[in-house]
Amino acid sequence: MSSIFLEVKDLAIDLSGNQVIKNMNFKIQKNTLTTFLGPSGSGKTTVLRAIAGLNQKISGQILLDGEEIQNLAANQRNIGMIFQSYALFPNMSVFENVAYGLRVRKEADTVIKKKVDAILKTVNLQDKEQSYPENLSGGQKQRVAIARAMVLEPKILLLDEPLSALDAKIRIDLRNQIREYQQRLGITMLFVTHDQAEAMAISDEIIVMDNGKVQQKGSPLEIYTHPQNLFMAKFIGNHNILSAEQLRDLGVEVAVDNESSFIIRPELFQVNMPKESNDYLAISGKIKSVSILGDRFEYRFITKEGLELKAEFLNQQQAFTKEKEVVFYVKKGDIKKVGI
Ligand SMILES: Nc1ncnc2c1ncn2[C@@H]1O[C@H](COP(=O)(O)OP(=O)(O)OP(=O)(O)O)[C@@H](O)[C@H]1O
Repeated sequence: MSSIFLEVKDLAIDLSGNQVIKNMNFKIQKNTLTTFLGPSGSGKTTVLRAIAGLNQKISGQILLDGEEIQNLAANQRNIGMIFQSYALFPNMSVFENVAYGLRVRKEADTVIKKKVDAILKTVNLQDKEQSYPENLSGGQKQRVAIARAMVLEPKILLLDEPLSALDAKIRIDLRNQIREYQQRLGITMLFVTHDQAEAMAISDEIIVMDNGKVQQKGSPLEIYTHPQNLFMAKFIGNHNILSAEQLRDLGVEVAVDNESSFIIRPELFQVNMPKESNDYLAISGKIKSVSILGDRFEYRFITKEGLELKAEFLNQQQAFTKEKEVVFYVKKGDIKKVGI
């Protein structure tokens, strides 16, 4: 059973007269991986630094494992932090880099040896313990940084864009490894990224931020399938966004108001006429462009009412060429209303 482990209440942060964080509230369960996802400048790093105790001044309350920590010094909080730049000591071996915090804590040599060996095995670097950082790849350096933080068994591990400096393939490998360590060792992690796919792939919960505020918090699937406002619909996925008036033009009876929009996920269109055709909206149009997204095709099409929409189909299904006249079907119940 999970339980609330980190709680942030009414957090507000002002940096050089700029209100960067505006009254944020959220809770995180123990032994889960939560991601802060948001555009550049939305305040992700600022919140992480506040939890770690690296901001000068904040208002609000931060509770970790039942204890108020906002007035504690950073080194009193028992929190680990990992940055994009690995911040390893260049003049120390891998073993000594990982052992560093344990030596500061004055642990016995035998304990240090045992703990460092075990954690290097976890990150699969046991054969590199005598190497120096300059002889490691980017991915290996970041695994040393992760091992160095994990060996201290912090209450929570904060990771600020830890994969940004790595190549695409290594990024994916390492994000999966981080998720595996988190689950295997039962660590509570808070992970900052601006990469949607990364957040979706590894998180138990995602907190989407914009402009210093939480826009939505939920599981990756909830965030993707039920964006709760227009910002979310634009930021997550590749939704078609329509006004009430545009939807009426397509033949759906909705009240026109200026407070709502409607979204249709491109992958929910169907090519063949469904059996229960009354439950579906048929949209006729002409293909404007075709993009291959690997496993899928994305078709942009212009409806006969003059709207441009996107539909996605797996590429083993029927392919359409530019200018082709088409009819695509979408279940009326899959057209979702979102507030502004
Ligand atoms: N020392 C500072 N003084 C004034 N404003 C600051 C300071 N540091 C950051 N900011 C502002 O605070 C806002 C949030 O910055 P923050 O670094 O937390 O965003 P972020 O979401 O982590 O962005 P990124 O993904 O680009 O790292 C930005 O608008 C930034 O310009």
